[in-house]
Amino acid sequence: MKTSIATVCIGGTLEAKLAATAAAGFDGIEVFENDLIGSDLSPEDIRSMCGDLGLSIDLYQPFRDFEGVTEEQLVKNLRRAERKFELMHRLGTDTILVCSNVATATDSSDSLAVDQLGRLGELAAKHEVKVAYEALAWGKHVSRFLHSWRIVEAVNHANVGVCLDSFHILSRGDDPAGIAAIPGDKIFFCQLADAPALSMDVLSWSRHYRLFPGEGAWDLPAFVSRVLDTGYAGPLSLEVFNDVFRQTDPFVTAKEAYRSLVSLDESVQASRGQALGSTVDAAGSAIPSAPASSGLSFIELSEGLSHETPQLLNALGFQDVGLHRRKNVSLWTRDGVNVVVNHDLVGPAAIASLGVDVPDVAAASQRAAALHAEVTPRDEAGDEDSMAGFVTPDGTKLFFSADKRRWRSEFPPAPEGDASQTAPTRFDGFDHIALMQPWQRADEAVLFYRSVLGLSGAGSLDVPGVRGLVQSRTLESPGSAIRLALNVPPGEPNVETILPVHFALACTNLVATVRELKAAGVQLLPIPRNYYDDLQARFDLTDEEIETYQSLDILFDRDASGSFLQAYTTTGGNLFIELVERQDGYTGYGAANAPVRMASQQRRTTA
Ligand SMILES: O=C(O)c1ccc(O)c(O)c1
Ligand SMILES: [Mg+2]
Repeated sequence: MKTSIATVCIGGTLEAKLAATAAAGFDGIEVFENDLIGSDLSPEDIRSMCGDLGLSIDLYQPFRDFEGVTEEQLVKNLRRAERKFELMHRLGTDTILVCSNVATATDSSDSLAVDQLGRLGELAAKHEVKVAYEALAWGKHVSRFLHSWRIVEAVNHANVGVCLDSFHILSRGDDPAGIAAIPGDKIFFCQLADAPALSMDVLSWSRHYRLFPGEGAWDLPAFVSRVLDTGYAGPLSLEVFNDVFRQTDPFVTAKEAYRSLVSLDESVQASRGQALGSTVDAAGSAIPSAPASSGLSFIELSEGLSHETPQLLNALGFQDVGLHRRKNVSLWTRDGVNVVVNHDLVGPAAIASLGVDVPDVAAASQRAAALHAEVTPRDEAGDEDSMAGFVTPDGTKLFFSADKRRWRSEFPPAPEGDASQTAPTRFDGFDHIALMQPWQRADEAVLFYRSVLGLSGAGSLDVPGVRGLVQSRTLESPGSAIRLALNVPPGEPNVETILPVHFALACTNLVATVRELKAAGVQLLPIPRNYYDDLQARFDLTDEEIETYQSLDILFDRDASGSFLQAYTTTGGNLFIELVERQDGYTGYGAANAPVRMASQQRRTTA
């Protein structure tokens, strides 16, 4: 796969864009006209700079509002095109993208567009360049890819082909299966973008909200597969207009972009079941597949401003087994569930890291590095477990480890045997970890967890909170050993807001567990009577069940996948812990209950 990216995707000066693109490992670029016009580099400078960086210039774009115009306008348009063809020679690129007319077309007939694009083809042939005609989703007369193909087919000129852009095709709801109608050698270019599922006008959606493949809601592997089926062998190029990415450090965005393409390539190969050779990184080395993780062997939290982390763990029956032999962190454990409390991390409670059990640390680490994950070394000495550490876009660290016993032995042994092994109140591991996302990095985080850890899912849900909608995207590993809920809080958090932090423990029997906790004097988040009246209206639960749940402050949900029970500790500082029981393979997260939980938490903080 030849990789390319439009300069419009990333921020900074043109020099910075080029340097960042090359550093990330791309093979080529699309020069976006505004980036060239606004640069003081000459086309020859740009060409030689790209040459030095090992980047090819695969496309010059866009050329706007060419076809369907009056003869007088066409003469002007051809003159304008000729200037651009000359410029392309100076740049050293042979393909120009011509988008369907959005403004100046006065005639909707295909025959006129065919005739005029044919004349452009003649001029292009004279200048030895190629024209890739792209249907913009908001084109005045041509807005669908099959329409652009019918025109190009009728033009029947060697120098005129189509450009397929996943955004324009998928945003209009067109079936990519239709691409099969186009011979591969008439597809002159292929642009890729993902997008969130939004209902808005296609122009705004395209100009502000495009995402890199793997970040949004679309099936890009299926799209690319259709394109490759035609025999297309040109670059797969990212064209992502996104306000946030353009305001981010170009080196960060370029790496994210590259990660999206490598991961896409991997999915395409998997979906085609073809041994096209395994996916390789920029240096040509094979990238190991996503680790088959058996789950989180620990999570690490800061202590919190007033020791709320140890207090809550204590309330839930975790034992403090003591300090690490060398570090100021202590291990709390119950039923084999491990939480490390870091006493050196100051400030509000936070989930600092996730310990990910993997079968092969070297392979998981090689994959993360190939996907440009930022390395963070673990503080290790002597014979301590050697973990590989990486920082995620939301700041949480991942530590890959293959042998729980090794790092466990760095802490004192548990003071007494694990008595609750078979008790009905046993914890069954972490159900999920909620990770608060800075909104600027949330899309990148989805791609990161999908690609580096091989998680899937990430359908987006807006959960009504007290201060607005929380955008929540959940991801899980195959077999659900790891579940993450990535939550973007509403609005711009102000400096005084300390966001709540939580994780959820899986229970084998939540009713028994909550009874045990209440008997031990643990306070759970109170749930109002109105909630239980509503529950009775929505589900056919018996009076007895409702009574039990109400007396224990347990929330309930049921959908086609199964039933779900959940309860929450009260919040200490900014930390609370959720307890859940999944019945019959329930796959959700009780989203319908989240507003009730948030309202109750809000009442307690303002009371
Ligand atoms: O938004 C636009 O104008 C625009 C320009 C060029 C493209 O390739 C495209 O997909 C959109
Ligand atoms: Mg495009």
